[in-house]
Amino acid sequence: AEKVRYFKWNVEYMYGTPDCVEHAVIGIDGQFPGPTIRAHTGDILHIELTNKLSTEGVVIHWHGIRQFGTPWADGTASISQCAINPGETFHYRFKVDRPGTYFYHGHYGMQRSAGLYGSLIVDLPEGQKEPFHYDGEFNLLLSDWWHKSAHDQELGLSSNPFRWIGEPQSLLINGRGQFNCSMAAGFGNTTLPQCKFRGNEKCAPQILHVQPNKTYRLRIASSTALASLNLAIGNHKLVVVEADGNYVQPFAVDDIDLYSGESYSVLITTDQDPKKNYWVSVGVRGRSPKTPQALTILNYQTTTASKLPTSPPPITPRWNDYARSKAFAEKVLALMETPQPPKYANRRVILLNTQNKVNGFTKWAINNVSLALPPTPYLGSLKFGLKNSFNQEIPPENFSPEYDIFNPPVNPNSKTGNGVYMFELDSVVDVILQNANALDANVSEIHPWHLHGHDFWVLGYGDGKFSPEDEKKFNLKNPPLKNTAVIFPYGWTALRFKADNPGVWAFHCHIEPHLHMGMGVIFAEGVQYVKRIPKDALTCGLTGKMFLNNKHN
Ligand SMILES: O=C1O[C@H]([C@@H](O)CO)C(O)=C1O
Repeated sequence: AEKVRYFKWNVEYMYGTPDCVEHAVIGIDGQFPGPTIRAHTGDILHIELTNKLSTEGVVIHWHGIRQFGTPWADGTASISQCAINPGETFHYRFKVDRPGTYFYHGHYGMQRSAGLYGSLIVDLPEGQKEPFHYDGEFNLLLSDWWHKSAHDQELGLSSNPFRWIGEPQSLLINGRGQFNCSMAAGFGNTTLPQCKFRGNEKCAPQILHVQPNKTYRLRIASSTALASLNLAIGNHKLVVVEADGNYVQPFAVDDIDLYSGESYSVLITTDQDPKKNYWVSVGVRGRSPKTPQALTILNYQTTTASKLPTSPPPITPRWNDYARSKAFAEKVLALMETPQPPKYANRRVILLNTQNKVNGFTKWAINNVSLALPPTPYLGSLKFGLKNSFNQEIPPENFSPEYDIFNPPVNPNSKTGNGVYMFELDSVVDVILQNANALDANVSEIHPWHLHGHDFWVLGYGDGKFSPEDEKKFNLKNPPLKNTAVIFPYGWTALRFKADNPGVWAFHCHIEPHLHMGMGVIFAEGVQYVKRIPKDALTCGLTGKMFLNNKHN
């Protein structure tokens, strides 16, 4: 039977000490990170969300949940709904139709960076078993943390001259990090003093207590604003079994890469010396790291939890060893029963990612258009045919074949825009994400792209400029189904998805400052079939005015 799980949440600023330094954080009902939601496949989640931030709007996106039939509950400001005003309440009501490791986070301004996130775990329907065995599980939500407020970060990004947010001060595991001290001070690679926790401090690491000779499932998700991460556990192999809510062909590794917006489940077997403890380490990859590793301890309960491991924490692989990153990404393949992609696509969209200038402001652009979100949510604009609420010009499907992806743009000037890529309902779409050089010479960055409302098959990764010949190398046999996939520096990534979910969906770089700088596009399909959009989702902009006029008619 369909079960409704009901939550009544207040979103508010509060003082916290995420990395032992006091700072304002966005919490939910006094908790940071927000409460973990745990549900069964097929349940309805009903979150009655009240905005207690006194001077700013809020929305929450349920990352990885496809929102079939409820596109207004996707939680994207200006896209699926109006931001919820201070004091107002919005009801998110949607079905979780697939088991997996997910999370939720703010999707307005830089509120993810301010700490608005939490875990969302969906279990199999009652009585069903996973295709792998485990005796216990842990849930690790990873994030990055700045001592500069999200508002200050946003101001810097929107200023001329541009001020970049810089690298995070700390990495957090379940909202806990240590800025002033190190868990591994005795091991040489830090000048910080040893952390001395009694255990009840809000920034003390959450110790993972295990029994010897058991198997544990670690559910790991990254809601970082910026950092690409690598997680390792000393002396223990990680067997990857799930990615972004889909089962994968199990494979064993010493460490996993995790880009913002991704989630993985890994199995570990506690088959090491039970008289010792082991490090769990999380470090930065993909950008020159200036942030210490996040650390916690895997504690065999046959020994005391306060005993430090005997060897140093695992070393995070070199940040720019992209060959290694690609090798990991290419190991992620679908488990046998996963649906295969359609053999052909009806349409191919090629999206060039460039860093640009718009009137002197630093931006990111897709095919030379930097996304500027309109005040009226697209879902309402398209449903009610409000043609003045955004730019009706169809955004470009491609870029000039002469564009040199290996060098800074010859003409860095770009424009803002907010047009929509419209897909025929149920058509098959290929997206080729093409990376390029940024504004500075010899710089091309990692960008993890996240699609709302769908999973996509990752058909392949390639170096350099995509050519139609590369299509022959697409993996149509066992490509993984994911909702987030990375483009490597100077490379391309090919994705395929079925536009089978009526609604309007964001597709964007999951690095929050990059989205803020325009690195995203809007996809829409079958909006005429969307029925009964709650008015509360659209009481702003031109839809708000429309409701007012209708009332007086
Ligand atoms: O968007 C970005 O801006 C900076 C840099 O390119 C300019 O300061 C950076 O590292 C980004 O990822």
